[in-house]
Amino acid sequence: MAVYTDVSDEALQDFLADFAIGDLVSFRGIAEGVENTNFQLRTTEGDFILTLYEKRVNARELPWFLGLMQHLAREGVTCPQPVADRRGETLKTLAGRPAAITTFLPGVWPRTVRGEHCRPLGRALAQLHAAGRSYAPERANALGPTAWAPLLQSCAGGANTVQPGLQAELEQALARIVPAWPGHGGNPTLPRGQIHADLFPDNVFFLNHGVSGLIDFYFACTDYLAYDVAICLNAWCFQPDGAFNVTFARQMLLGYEEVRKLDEAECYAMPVLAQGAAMRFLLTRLYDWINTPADALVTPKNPLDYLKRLRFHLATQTVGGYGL
Ligand SMILES: Nc1ncnc2c1ncn2[C@@H]1O[C@H](COP(=O)(O)OP(=O)(O)O)[C@@H](O)[C@H]1O
Ligand SMILES: N[C@@H](CCOP(=O)(O)O)C(=O)O
Repeated sequence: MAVYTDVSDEALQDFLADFAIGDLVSFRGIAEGVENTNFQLRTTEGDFILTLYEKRVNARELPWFLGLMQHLAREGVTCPQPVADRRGETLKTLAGRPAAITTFLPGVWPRTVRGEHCRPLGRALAQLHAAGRSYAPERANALGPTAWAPLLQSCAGGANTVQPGLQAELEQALARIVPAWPGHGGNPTLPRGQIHADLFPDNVFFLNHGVSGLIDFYFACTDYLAYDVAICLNAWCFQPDGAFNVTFARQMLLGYEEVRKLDEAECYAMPVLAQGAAMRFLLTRLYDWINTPADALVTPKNPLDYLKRLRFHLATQTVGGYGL
């Protein structure tokens, strides 16, 4: 459950008085997600999401995220839209945290990923990339390759308690991944644009066998488009027993290529991008696993799921290993 910040009835009533969205009917904390505090808000006008932004979101960057969501919606990507208060402001403060109300999206995210989800997912990812092309402001990826060594260092006291030898294994993997990263040293760079950077199953809603909307843009940034594909290979294409499902991967890549072809350099780089993506999620999960207080109202995600994925990608030589 991710409710880091409590909101009193009184504070909520004061906050909602600024908005013209009807009278409050119900209000409940959402037991999913690990990053921000989310509440589902029902008023006489309909359903909304109230988000209080927590540790990994820099308040100064919120206008970039909200602006991206507005831009993507104008370009035809269904995603939550910030709701403005009576003065036209979308970014506010509640219970001492930056906060915003956004529209509620219908649909459900797949608790169990099936092959039939993967092609529409790939298409939706490429559509997002196409729609983001005309959003000019850039945001550097705060969790890109230069962040990984310091993040691992910050876990140094705890990594080996999660699994003996983990610290050294990750240091060795980093020493291989970072020098091979596109754009590093003399390595060729790749097409860049606005990426979601966290398009996990719980951030993709489906209705009637198609993608009905995308949520949770608070890791979005300007980075290699193919890195977003690599994140999805990690998040969607491994089975609960840890095995890679090449059919899921192929479907996802084929769906992506229906909208945007991966070029030769992107295909060549896919294994290292997938290694980096596994490393990035392993490290934030490891950090949270070590640093989340036992009484926190959040269920940290298991970092070791991503160790298995990292090992798989380190053993993968070409994009053919992903079914393309
Ligand atoms: N706009 C939305 N419409 C409907 N449900 C949403 C919306 N935003 C969030 N949710 C619900 O809240 C959950 C957590 O949201 P998420 O943005 O993933 O949290 P976090 O910021 O912690 O990653 C989602 O899995 C979904 O069930
Ligand atoms: N997707 C990340 C964690 C952040 O995602 P959330 O949307 O579940 O809050 C992971 O799986 O490590």
